[in-house]
Amino acid sequence: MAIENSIVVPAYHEKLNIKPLTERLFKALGEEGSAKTELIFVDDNSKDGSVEEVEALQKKGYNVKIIVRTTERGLSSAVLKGFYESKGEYLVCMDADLQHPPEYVPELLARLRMHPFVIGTRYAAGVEMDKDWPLYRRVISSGARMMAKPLTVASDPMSGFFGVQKKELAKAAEGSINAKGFKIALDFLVKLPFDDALIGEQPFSFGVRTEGESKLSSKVMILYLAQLKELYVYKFGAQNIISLIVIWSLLFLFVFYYLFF
Ligand SMILES: Nc1nc2c(ncn2[C@@H]2O[C@H](COP(=O)(O)OP(=O)(O)O[C@H]3O[C@H](CO)[C@@H](O)[C@H](O)[C@@H]3O)[C@@H](O)[C@H]2O)c(=O)[nH]1
Repeated sequence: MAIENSIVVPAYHEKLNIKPLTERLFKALGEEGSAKTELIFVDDNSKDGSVEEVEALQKKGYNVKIIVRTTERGLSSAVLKGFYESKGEYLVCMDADLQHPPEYVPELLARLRMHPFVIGTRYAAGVEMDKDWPLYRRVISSGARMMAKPLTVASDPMSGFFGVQKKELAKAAEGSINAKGFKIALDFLVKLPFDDALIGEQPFSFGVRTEGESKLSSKVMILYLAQLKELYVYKFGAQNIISLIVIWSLLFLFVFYYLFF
């Protein structure tokens, strides 16, 4: 059966999550879904045995592969690499750490057949919001989300769980997608030429990371601010003084919260 769906997972030092993610994903997809789905890990040369872990899963018959990059690092560029090397028309990005529970993937894929872009959202009725996150992490997340609000109608533009149709990706101008930092979905939301009204949303409850560590760092936060500035200028124009005032006021609030709470 031809591959229709490609699930791309940026992974850095995620050996312990690879097996449970693969098993849970293909179980959730069922026999028919699994036959038309490939799973691609994009790893930045982790020295923790991730490659061997994927090879063991291949031997068990799972359609899973691992792309190892040796000269580049970064979540967003890893996702782009996986998308460009994928076979499917329906592309999904999710974290390795099971915070994006694989059981939501079949529903997201179904929505992706009706929408050019589907964002996994934690801001929907009945969804439990990041209940295990420490306060500082929630503050950073809310501040970052607030700053992106004027850019998109999506309720959770910070989400790393999303799907996009490959034909939409092909419409992006060469080199226009920011491959730095963590927030590639936000770039797609602002720069891919589909109507906001066509964006689909997939509610999901954030899972808990039990293995490995988050790679969020102050460098990632700075890259996010640089990305926001670029997107504001892209969307509203460099002369739009109001957008610059908004972004710098929000930046001030963000730094203030981060430092004092
Ligand atoms: N290849 C590669 N993968 C990376 C890199 N940095 C992080 N990753 C992978 O990207 C995924 C997300 O990284 P985490 O470090 O687990 O992210 P987080 O801090 O928990 O952030 C989460 O919350 C955000 C929402 O606020 C999400 O945007 C983000 O995707 C993630 O879910 C994980 O699978 C991780 O291994 C990198 O440099 N290279």
